[in-house]
Amino acid sequence: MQVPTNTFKQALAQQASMWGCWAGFATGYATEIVASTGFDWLLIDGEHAPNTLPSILAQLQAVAPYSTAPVVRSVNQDPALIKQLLDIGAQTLMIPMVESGDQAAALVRATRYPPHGIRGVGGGVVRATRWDGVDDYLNKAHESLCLIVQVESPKGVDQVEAITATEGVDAVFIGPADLSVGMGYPGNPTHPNVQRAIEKIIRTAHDAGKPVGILAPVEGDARRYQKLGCQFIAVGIDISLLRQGALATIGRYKEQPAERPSRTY
Ligand SMILES: O=C(O)C(=O)C[C@H](O)[C@@H](O)CO
Repeated sequence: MQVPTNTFKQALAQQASMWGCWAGFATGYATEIVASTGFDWLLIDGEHAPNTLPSILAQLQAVAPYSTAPVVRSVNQDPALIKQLLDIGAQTLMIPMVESGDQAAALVRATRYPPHGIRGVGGGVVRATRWDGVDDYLNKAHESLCLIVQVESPKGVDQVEAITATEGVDAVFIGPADLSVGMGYPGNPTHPNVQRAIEKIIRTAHDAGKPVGILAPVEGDARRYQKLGCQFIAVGIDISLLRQGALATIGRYKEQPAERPSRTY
């Protein structure tokens, strides 16, 4: 068998616009529901959702029959964790808080076998190789892997040229919540200074030929970022969708104090 096609990477290369959903419930059951609804991609959040390696694996297995492409976000930049995520079959990784070209290069190495990197060989023990059923996985794996680095801090914005120029970085994802907090505007990603930083990231990534994604659950923000050239935008968060739906439903029957609208996600 061949290495499974990474449809997310393929769509990026075709410059297709992709709408995504954050999956934060950390269960295969909930993430499968998201995958069944038509989003082009979904983010299995290993950074902030209560995920473990087995729960991420269960979600990858649950969404495999659907056309929604899974992206897995790691909690940190540890190459040992990256190895495990790749071994369970994650093909597209999002890595938080990348702040230098050196960090970006180290992440690329973590995804590559020697001599191009430091990834250890899982061989027949791991799902990535379909337990050794994939032909020539060791030489072909990198073709199907997609590395997304998050730029979401003032330092990352300063270093965005070096980060986006790094060979092997496939795409950049902007974290507006962390960026706005880091810049001193907590809960206000639409502050003009934050927006200027976001535009700088988009421009610089495009100059380097790298596609850009962003989280934008507010529709007006998502449409604006699309016009600015963002190619993959997470326009929903499953947890928020449930909560908003629940509030709206109970609100039709009981009077409750209105909640302050939030952009902090
Ligand atoms: O900084 C951001 O924005 C992100 O990276 C997303 C957040 O981690 C999170 O708030 C998504 O719910």
